[in-house]
Amino acid sequence: MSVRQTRTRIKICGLTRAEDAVAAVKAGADAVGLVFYAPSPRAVDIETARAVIEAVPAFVSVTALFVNPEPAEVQKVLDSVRIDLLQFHGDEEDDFCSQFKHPYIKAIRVRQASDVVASCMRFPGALAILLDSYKPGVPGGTGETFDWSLVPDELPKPIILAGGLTTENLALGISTVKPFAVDVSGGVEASKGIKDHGKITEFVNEVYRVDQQPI
Ligand SMILES: O=C(O)c1ccccc1NCC(=O)[C@H](O)[C@H](O)COP(=O)(O)O
Repeated sequence: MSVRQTRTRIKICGLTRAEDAVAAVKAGADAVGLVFYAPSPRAVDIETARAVIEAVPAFVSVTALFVNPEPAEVQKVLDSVRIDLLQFHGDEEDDFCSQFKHPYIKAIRVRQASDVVASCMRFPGALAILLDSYKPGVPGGTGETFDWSLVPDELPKPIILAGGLTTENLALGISTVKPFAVDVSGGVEASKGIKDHGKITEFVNEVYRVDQQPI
């Protein structure tokens, strides 16, 4: 019997409270995400981010998420708090994302298979490509899945699967896409920006369970 060779990494996104970061770390999350996009109900300012990040120890990555930001906005966050990874979730191009000389992830909202392959080529500087659901007028955090069959098997960049993941659909998502990592926000919440600690633990444990299944 063969099982997955690498553990599926886990990012819990849209944190607004230090206690939710403590719960995510305790459950075993590999990364936490902070949303610096003001229209989001999960948006944080720098002082809130600072309080959340103080609860995140070494070896757990802090991701700062932006949507078509002004460069100065990104630089101010980088200069103010510990950010391990930038995540660009808008229409940014590789040169924009790379200008900060900081590791970054590029999010793509998937409508067709060619979106995925093209994105891996368009963002040579990206550490990974985050595949999210497309919903007109909603840049992210939709709570909806996309058609996972659109994701080709072999891609030149590590893939982070996002968009409507829950403990209930996780096994199918991982077995279909075989991502390097999974990303969840709404699926582990009590309300927008307020995480449900039990749901976080159940989500992480389900990833562990799926990873142990024969492939
Ligand atoms: O989470 C948001 O509110 C958000 C708003 C605008 C751009 C991106 C946003 N989130 C980005 C993420 O990485 C989410 O975790 C991802 O979209 C999945 O969200 P969900 O479908 O709720 O699990």
